[in-house]
Amino acid sequence: MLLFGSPVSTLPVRATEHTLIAVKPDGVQRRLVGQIIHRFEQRGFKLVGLKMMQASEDLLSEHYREIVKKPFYPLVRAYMTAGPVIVMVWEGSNVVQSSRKMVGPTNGAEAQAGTIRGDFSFHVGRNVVHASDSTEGAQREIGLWFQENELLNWESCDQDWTIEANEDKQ
Ligand SMILES: Nc1ncnc2c1ncn2[C@@H]1O[C@@H]2COP(=O)(O)O[C@H]2[C@H]1O
Repeated sequence: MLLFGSPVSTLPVRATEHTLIAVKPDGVQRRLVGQIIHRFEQRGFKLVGLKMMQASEDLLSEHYREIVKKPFYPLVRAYMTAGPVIVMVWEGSNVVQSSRKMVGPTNGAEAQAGTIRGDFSFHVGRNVVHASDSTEGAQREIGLWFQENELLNWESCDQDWTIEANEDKQ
């Protein structure tokens, strides 16, 4: 059955944007990994990279280069090295901004119910998840956490049902 009447005859043009999402050590310890992945999957974004790792202090000081001199940074470093993290790269149209909205503001106490932080956290120092804040930031962070050969370019069978083929013509 063809839901939209006629088949797509040309190769669809798809916007490819990527973002880095990390489940922080508290999210791993609290067994929230599955629920967090589920939210990005059900939104329709495509997972192109995923691994569990123990973050090193060097990697973190690069990742957090904007806050490395802040007085609270030693707490961030201790938190982020206290256990394994899950790092992921998600692909999709506008995925950076959409993910930030799904994650919610830094401080879970200010996050709306329905966001990841609003549902799973209430303290700024245990905010469960990281999401890149810009497309440039995402590129930089993906380069820090992943090797090129750890990211897979694959065709998902639901692509025609999550993104309109000719979105560039609108
Ligand atoms: N007072 C604070 N202000 C901002 N960030 C903080 C503070 N204390 C801890 N953090 C952490 O620093 C992190 C910076 O990146 P995130 O936005 O992912 O999440 C932030 C918090 O986990």
